[in-house]
Amino acid sequence: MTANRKLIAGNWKMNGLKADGLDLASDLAGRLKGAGPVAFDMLVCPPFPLLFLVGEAIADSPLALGGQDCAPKTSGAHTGDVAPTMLKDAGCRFVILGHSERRADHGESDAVVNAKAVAAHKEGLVAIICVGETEAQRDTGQANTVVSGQLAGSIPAGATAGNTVIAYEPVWAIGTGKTATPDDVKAMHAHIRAELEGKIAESAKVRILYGGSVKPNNAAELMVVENVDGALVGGASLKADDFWAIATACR
Ligand SMILES: O=C(CO)COP(=O)(O)O
Repeated sequence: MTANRKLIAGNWKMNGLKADGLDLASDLAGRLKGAGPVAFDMLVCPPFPLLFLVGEAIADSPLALGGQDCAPKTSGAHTGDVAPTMLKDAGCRFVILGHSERRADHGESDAVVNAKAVAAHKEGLVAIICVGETEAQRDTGQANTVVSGQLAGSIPAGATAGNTVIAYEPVWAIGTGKTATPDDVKAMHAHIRAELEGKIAESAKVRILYGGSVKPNNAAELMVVENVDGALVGGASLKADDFWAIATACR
């Protein structure tokens, strides 16, 4: 099987004001432009208020822009929501959906994530659909079943290798400094790959990212694991040096 091109995605979460957000994105865009051919695609997902500014700052670089969520509708009376059309307008090509923090903080179900992915696809956005088990679920041997259920419920009809990316983010590894071992990651990514077969055409080409305490010191060992097609990075994506070190660990 030919390896998929890696995607290194930075999820800034609820971090970053105008000045530091612009500095971070411009710094990364500059490094990417100056680097020549690289073995990865790079993406930053800033908070909504920074999207237009960051989008303008990186417009002439290969650095891609994404949102951290979107509404399942195109427009209308939905106070506080942001439509996929608006993300597109700001220069986004990607949107993260169903992050465990959204599932926990906002009660997002698989059905909601599915509807959001449909809306995102309609606008031509690539949906990065997040799945992952809690520590209790892993400890009781339910990790595979939980992830299978999330995939079955969250991936919409019409998903393709071109418009959908899966991010496996074990909840217990997010922001905790605990990382899944390469063996755990290998097993879960193989499980996800098998689950995608039959659900998505050309399933081998769907990029499956790992997320959860990815840092410069563990990126190299994680990025060589079979079926790991990149990383979804939280904390370490807020420092240009760290995020760049993670990306350049890809071969
Ligand atoms: O949730 C994550 C990315 O979406 C991972 O966050 P950390 O890299 O901070 O663990």
